[in-house]
Amino acid sequence: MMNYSSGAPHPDTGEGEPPAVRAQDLTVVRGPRTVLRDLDFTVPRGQVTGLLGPSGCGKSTLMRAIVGTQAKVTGTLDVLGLPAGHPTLRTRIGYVTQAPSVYDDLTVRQNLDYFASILDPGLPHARTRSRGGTPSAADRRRDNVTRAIADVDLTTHADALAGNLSGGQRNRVSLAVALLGTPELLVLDEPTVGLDPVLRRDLWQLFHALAADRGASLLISSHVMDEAERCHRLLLMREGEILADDTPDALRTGTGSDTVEAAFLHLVDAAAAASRTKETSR
Ligand SMILES: Nc1ncnc2c1ncn2[C@@H]1O[C@H](COP(=O)(O)OP(=O)(O)OP(=O)(O)O)[C@@H](O)[C@H]1O
Repeated sequence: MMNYSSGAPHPDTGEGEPPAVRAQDLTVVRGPRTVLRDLDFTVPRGQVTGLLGPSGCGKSTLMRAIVGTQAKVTGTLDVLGLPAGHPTLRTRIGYVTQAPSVYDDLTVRQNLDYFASILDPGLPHARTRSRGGTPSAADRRRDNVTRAIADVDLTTHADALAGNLSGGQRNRVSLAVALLGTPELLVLDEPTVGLDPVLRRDLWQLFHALAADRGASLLISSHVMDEAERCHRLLLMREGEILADDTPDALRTGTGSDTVEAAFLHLVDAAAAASRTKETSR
């Protein structure tokens, strides 16, 4: 299958800090199937990269490999310059799965407090702000929790039980947990599924603000092609392979398409034609 590129320089091909993610010959086997095959790509720092492709193409598997929770991964997969799964990456990556991982019998704030205390346990006796103005662990945690709840627009629901929230609100509690440690890389698996258009717009604004203001790198999966238009860069996947790794503009221009969706379909057809030609020439 072709791996489309406009030939425009990739933002991470220069010198300096390593990209957020770099994969070479990345292959993942699940059960009897090779789910990802020989992937080569990079995810740049400080940008929003969309991981787009139809259901079942391997997006979640790729994300699991990046955060280090996927077995049977071969090839090279470096994250923030370290091998995926390296213990020091745990606090540097925020990961939100498709299934919200929150405790239903705790309030939003209690959920966040719980995860904050795991991330930043501090010292048991350091409960008050020190005289020098350096925040104690408890102050830091409270500030981080309040900020993360505000980031996902749940301040008015901070004291509601998570079990009483809607599906979209519970997703946002999971996202708030991922934002607690101000991670350098955020890996978000379909974070906008089930959200209304206003919330979807607000979340995309938050994603861009995280990249622009905090320098975070974001890898966001979706199978909704209009979300592709909101990304700085795109990885377009199909059947376990990367069809394209480029900017939305370059994809549209390079394929003579008006939308990323049309560009994707163009690339799918081109790949199918190339594989038919290969078959008949055997
Ligand atoms: N535990 C498993 N064992 C074997 N195969 C699996 C397992 N989980 C997923 N797969 C297969 O791996 C492939 C990729 O699945 P994955 O969940 O990564 O796709 P996806 O693109 O994230 O799909 P969706 O958008 O529907 O979430 C699918 O064909 C799926 O059937």
